[in-house]
Amino acid sequence: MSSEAVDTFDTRDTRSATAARAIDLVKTYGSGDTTVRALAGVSADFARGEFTAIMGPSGSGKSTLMHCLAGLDSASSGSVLIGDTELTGLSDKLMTALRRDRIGFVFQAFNLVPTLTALENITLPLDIAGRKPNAEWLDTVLTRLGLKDRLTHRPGELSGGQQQRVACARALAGQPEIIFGDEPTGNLDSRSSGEVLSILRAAVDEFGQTVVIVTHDPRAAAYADRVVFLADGQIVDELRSPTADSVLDRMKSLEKV
Ligand SMILES: Nc1ncnc2c1ncn2[C@@H]1O[C@H](COP(=O)(O)OP(=O)(O)OP(=O)(O)O)[C@@H](O)[C@H]1O
Repeated sequence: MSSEAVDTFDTRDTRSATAARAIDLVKTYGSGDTTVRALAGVSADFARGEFTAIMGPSGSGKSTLMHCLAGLDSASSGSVLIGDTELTGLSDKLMTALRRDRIGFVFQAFNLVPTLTALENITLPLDIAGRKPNAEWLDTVLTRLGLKDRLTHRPGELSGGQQQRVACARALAGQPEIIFGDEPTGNLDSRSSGEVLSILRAAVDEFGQTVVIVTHDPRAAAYADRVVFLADGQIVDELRSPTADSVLDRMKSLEKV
């Protein structure tokens, strides 16, 4: 393989109906008496063009699962596939290219570059990849997220909610196959939350992208097609076509177990 081939990732694979798949994922932290089993054998499929919310009590392994799925952390055993690409064993360069070209991230710590403007932050991943954003889609994202009059501001000049929306726009701009959000509305008021969730919904409905988010909020989960419930590092339940009430009921019944 030529060195050029090693750092490109043009196998954007849309054949598989599954956008992401976890197979018997185990993740332990520490060793001996202090071992924590964050994931205790999680297997789950995330269908292409579907919006999934992951819920569960604090410490149940939600963020760990999300980080393993997104290639930001490696599992102790088991495997993760993005499309048909198995992440285990990918070289660092290929993993970087896969994250850059095929995955979007919206995490609570926004990871914006402080010296760049909002717009520069939003287009940074595309600029690095040498790609141009779809102008119409970018305009839609910026308008729906209410960012058009904030584009020349630097992150330090934006509120927490505005920074979160910039991070969301950055994840959406390149229309990646799959978008992972770890509490993407965690710091937002209800109006901004609604804007972020609606645009994630639109990414699925209008562009066939796949969205997976972690949330504690039943109202946020109600935007999803499916809710997966984790407890003690295992998937314990699943709900299709959720409403805020049905999610709340299911959470209450899980707490009683
Ligand atoms: N780097 C780490 N080192 C040691 N233990 C960790 C580490 N990261 C997570 N854990 C432990 O793994 C378990 C699962 O953590 P995780 O953050 O995935 O849970 P979570 O469901 O996302 O929780 P929350 O809702 O509170 O964010 C917890 O017991 C946590 O303390």
